[in-house]
Amino acid sequence: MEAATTTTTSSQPRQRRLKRKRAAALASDPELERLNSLPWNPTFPRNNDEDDNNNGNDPFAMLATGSNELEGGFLSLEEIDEADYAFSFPEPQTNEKKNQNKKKSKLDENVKEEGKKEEADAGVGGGSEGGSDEVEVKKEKKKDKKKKKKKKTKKNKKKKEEEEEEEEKEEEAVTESQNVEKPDTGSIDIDAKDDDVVGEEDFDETEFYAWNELRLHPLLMKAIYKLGFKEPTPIQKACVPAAAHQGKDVIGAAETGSGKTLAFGLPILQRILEEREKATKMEEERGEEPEKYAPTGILRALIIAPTRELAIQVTDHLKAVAKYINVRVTPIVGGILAEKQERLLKSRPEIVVGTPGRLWELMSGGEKHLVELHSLSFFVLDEADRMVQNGHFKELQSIIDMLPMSNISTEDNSQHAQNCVTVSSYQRKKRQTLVFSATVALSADFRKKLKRGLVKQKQSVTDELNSIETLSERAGMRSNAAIIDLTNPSILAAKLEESFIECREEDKDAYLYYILTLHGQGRTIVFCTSIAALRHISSILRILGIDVWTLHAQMQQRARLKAMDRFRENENGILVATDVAARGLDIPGVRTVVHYQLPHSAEVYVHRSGRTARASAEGCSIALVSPKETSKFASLLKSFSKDNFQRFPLQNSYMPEVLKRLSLARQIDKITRKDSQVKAEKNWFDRNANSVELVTENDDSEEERVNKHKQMKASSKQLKTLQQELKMLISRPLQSNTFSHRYLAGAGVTPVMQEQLLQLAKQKLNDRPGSGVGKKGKLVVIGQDCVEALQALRNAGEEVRMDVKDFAGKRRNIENRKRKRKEEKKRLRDQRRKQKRKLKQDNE
Ligand SMILES: Nc1ncnc2c1ncn2[C@@H]1O[C@H](COP(=O)(O)OP(=O)(O)OP(=O)(O)O)[C@@H](O)[C@H]1O
Repeated sequence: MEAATTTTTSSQPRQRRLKRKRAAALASDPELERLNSLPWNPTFPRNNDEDDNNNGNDPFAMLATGSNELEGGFLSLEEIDEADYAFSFPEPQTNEKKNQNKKKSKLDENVKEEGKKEEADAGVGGGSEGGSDEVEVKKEKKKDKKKKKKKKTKKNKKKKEEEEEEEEKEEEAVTESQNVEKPDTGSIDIDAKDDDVVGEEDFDETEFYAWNELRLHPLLMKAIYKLGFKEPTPIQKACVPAAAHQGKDVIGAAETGSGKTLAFGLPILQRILEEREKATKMEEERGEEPEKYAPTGILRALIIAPTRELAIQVTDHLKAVAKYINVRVTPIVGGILAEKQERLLKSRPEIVVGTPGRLWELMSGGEKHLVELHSLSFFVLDEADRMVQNGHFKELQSIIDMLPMSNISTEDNSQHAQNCVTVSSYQRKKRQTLVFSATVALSADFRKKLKRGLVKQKQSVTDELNSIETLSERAGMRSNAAIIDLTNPSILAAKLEESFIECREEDKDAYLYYILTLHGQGRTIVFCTSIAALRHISSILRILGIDVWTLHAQMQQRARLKAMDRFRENENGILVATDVAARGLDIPGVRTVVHYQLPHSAEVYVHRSGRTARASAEGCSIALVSPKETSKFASLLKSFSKDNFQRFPLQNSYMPEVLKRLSLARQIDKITRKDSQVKAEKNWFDRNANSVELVTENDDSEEERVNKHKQMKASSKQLKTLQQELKMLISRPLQSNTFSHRYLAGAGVTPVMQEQLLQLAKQKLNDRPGSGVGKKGKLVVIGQDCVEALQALRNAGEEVRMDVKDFAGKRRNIENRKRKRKEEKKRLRDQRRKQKRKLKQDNE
C-alpha cells in the first residue's frame, strides 16, 4: 500500500507536500488500513519482462492453461444482421445508487454537523433551559438562519448534482473517466475519490475472500467491493493469473454473461498499476526517471469491440473498476462527432475502447494519441468471432498493421517504435494480445500451432482476415498463449433452460401471445430475424393491449435509445428485436428470450439466448419452431451436442380464447394497415403534385365517390365493432375453457392478469353489489399467483429426446413427397397438353 500512496517525483517540493498529505490521509483512513491488511503481495513474482515462460513458480499456471483447455463446441460462422448503433448503458451491477443515497445522507449529516458546530460555537447548544426570553429569541433567530442556510446548502448541492448529471448525460456515454480532470501524476491517486469514501464500511471483506488468490491491487479490490462482486467468475479466475501475473497472451472463451469484460479489464488495470508502483520505487531507490517505467499520456490498451453499444458498455464497466485509480478510459465509436472524440483523445486516455470503423477513421487521419502505439501493452479483441465476419475485418486489418511488431527482440522493436523517444525496455516488453468471445472456435490445428510456437509474423500471414486464427496471428499472438476455453460442449449459459414449441408458422403469434400473457413476468426479449416479422408482431401485440418496445437496425438512434431505456425501466418490459440486440447487451432481469424466428446460425442463437441467465442469474429461452424450421433446429441441436430439449408446457384449454383474440387483432390490423396505406398513398400523391405545382383533380364519378365513402364508413364501423369486441375480451383475464368465475385455476396469474382480475372484481361489485365473485362478493385468487416461463418450464416441461437423424429423415421425406407431387403435376400437365394437341390435329 505504501507504494500506492507515494508520488512520482519526490524531488519537487509540491509533490512532496502531496505525498505527505496522502500519507496523512492513509494514516487516518481506516478503510485503507483495512485494505492494507488484506493478504496482497505487492511484489508480484511476474514481470520478468523478457521472460514469458517463468511460470514455474506460479501457482496459477495450471489454472491458466492445462485443465481448462477443453474443447468447446465449434460453430459455423454465418452472417448476422447487425448494424451500427449506439446505446447508453447502465453501470454494470454497481451499488452506485445506494452509495449516492448514502453520499447524500452523509452530505446532509455533514450539513447537520456544521449546524451543530456553529450552534456550539455560538453558545446556543440545546438544553439551556434557564435562559432569558431575549436569549431565546436570539436562539430562535439563529436557528432560523441556520435552517435557511442548511436549506440553501442542500439546494445548492442538489443543483450542483443535477448540473453534474446533466453534463454527464450530455457527453452521451462518452464521458471521460471520473478522474480525467486530475493531472496525470503517473501515480495512484488515492485522493482521486476522496469525496466518495462513504458506504464502504458496510461490506465484509471476508465475503470477498475468493478474490485473494488473484492478487489484485487493493485499489482494484476496493472498486470490486463497491461493485459487490463477491467472487471472481471462472473466466476471471483463469485469465487474471495468466494475463496479469504471467504476462501471457490469452484466447478466452466462456459463456455469455460470464464476466469476460473484467477477465481482460482487470489484467490491463493491474499491469498499469504495477508499472506505476515500480516507477515510484525505482525513482525513490535509484532516482531513476519514472517515465522510464510508467509512461504517462500514452495509449496503453486498445480494446476493439464490434458494435458501438458494446464499446460503450465495456468502457462503463472498466470505468467502474478504475474508480479509485487515475486511469482514463474513452470510447471511440461511430455516431458521435469525430471532433468530439478527438477532443476526448486530447486528454490522452490510457485505455481506448473502440469500434473498428471509427478507430480506423481517426488512425488513418493521423490522430496522434492513436498512432503513437509504441507503448501499447494490450491489444484486445472482444467478441472476436464477430470481428472476422464481413464488414469489420478490412478496418481491423489496417488497425492491426499499425501495431508495432511484437515477438521480436527489444532492439528490433526499437526500430519499429516510431515517434518513440523515451521508451524503455521495461515498457517495451511484449505487447499482450487478448482475444475473447462466447463462441470462439479454434481449430485443433491452430491450438497445435500455438503449442509448437509456430506463430508467424504478420508480414508472412495471408491478407485474408477471415478467421480468429489469422486475426490472432496477425495481431502478434505469441506461441505460449493461454487458451482458456470454459465453454461447455453446448456453449450455452449454465443457468439457461431451453425449450421449444412446435407450431405452424401462422400459429406463432398465438403462442407468443400465450407466453407473454400467461408467463410475462420479468423482462422478455422476442427475437425475429426479419424487420417485417418484427413489425407484424409488435403491431398485433399492441392491438392486443401488450406494451412492447421495438429495436431494429432501421430505427433512428434516438428511438433505439428510448426503446432501450423504456425496456430497462419496466421490470416486466417486453422488447421485440432483431439480431442487433443479440450480442453483448447486458440488461439485468431479462428472464425470458423467445426466438420467434430461428436465427441464421448457432452462434447467433447462443448470443440471443445469452441476454438472459447472465452473471449467475437464471433464465429460459423458448424457440417457436415451425415445420419449415425443423432442419435448422436439428442443426442447432447438433451444434450444441444436444439430443434432448424441453417442450414448453402449454395449456391448450387457453388456446380457443387466445385464437379468438388474435383473430380480432388480425382483422383490426388488416383494416388499419389498409387505411393507413390509402392515406399514405394519397398524401404521397398530393405532396408530389404540390412539389411540381400540379392541381390534382378527382376523376372519380359521383357514384364512385359515394361508393368509396360508403366503403370507408362500413370499414370504420367494422373497425369500431371489432375494437369494442376485443376491448371487452382483453378487459378480463385470459380464460381457459374450464374457467369458472368462482374458481380460477391453471397456468397462474400474470401481473397483467392480476390487474385485470382486480378490475373484473370491481366491475362485478359495481354491477351487483354484494354478489360478486366469491362468497363475500370478492374475487379470491387461489393457487399460484405468478408463473414465469422458467417456473412453468420447471414445473411441467417435458423432456423430449430429439433424434437429429430422425429430424433429417423427416425433412427428407417431406422433400421427397414434395418433389414427387411436383413431378406428378408436371406429368399431368404434359399429358393434358399432348391430348389437346392431338385433339387439335384430329380436328384439322
Ligand atoms: N465477478 C463477478 N461477480 C458478479 N457479477 C459479475 C462479475 N464480473 C462481472 N459481473 C457482471 O456480470 C455481467 C456480465 O458481464 P459481462 O458483460 O462482462 O459478460 P460477458 O461474458 O462479456 O457477456 P457476453 O458474452 O454476453 O458479452 C455484468 O453485469 C457484470 O457487471
